[in-house]
Amino acid sequence: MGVVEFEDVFVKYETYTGSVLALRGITFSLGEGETILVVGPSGSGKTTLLRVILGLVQPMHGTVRVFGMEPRDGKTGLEIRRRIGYLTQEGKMIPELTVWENIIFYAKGRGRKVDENRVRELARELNVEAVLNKHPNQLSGGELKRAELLMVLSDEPELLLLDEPTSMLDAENSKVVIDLLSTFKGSVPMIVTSHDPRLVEVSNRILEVTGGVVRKPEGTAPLSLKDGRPKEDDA
Ligand SMILES: Nc1ncnc2c1ncn2[C@@H]1O[C@H](COP(=O)(O)OP(=O)(O)OP(=O)(O)O)[C@@H](O)[C@H]1O
Repeated sequence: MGVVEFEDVFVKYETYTGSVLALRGITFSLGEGETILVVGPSGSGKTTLLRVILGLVQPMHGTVRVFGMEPRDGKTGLEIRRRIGYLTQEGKMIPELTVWENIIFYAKGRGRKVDENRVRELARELNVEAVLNKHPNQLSGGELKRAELLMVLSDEPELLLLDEPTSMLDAENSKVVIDLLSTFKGSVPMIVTSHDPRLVEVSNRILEVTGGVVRKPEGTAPLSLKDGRPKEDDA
């Protein structure tokens, strides 16, 4: 059994101007200790795929299992979210709290504990030790991104969903993040969405999503990217 299993998943959003079919028959599974890099153009359904795993969006068709459970009802969704570290594109720190207070509050809300020494070690590795006592609005975009990642990693989640973890970061800090994520590779399963080809380093497989569809069948996804796109000879 995979940590995450999708079988023919369709997602439709209803809007005032009509409906959008964001996922159209997605099938894949994420095994223990595996990292999948999800690539694809803007609007292709990458974030939606993460939100389905979290139970924040319900499929109109198909089956989803996360840790063997279906994230359908509220209680199961909560249990699943408690076990997942989710890095959002927009961030979720509370402005009135410092970074450190956010980390404690976040873990408490999930009924999980924080090992202070471990958090300080991660903060050092992410180069954000100096901002722990600052408020989110006192940080640069890159510092905030790394602080958000620190919060998500701080209570030792069983699955990581990272939406664009290197966006807003310069080359040096992208490397800091990629090096840190490499240390989790193999021990914590991850799904990472990105346009950044350097994230291939932390992934075992690539899922290319285009218009809500996986471009290549599961198992044959290319393992390398060139200019953010799969290499031609792999495609
Ligand atoms: N809450 C929503 N209501 C209506 N439509 C939505 C909603 N969220 C996403 N969509 C639409 O669903 C499609 C997939 O969006 P999604 O955010 O999953 O794409 P993405 O691949 O993550 O994009 P990006 O790379 O820009 O973050 C897009 O057409 C988007 O406009």
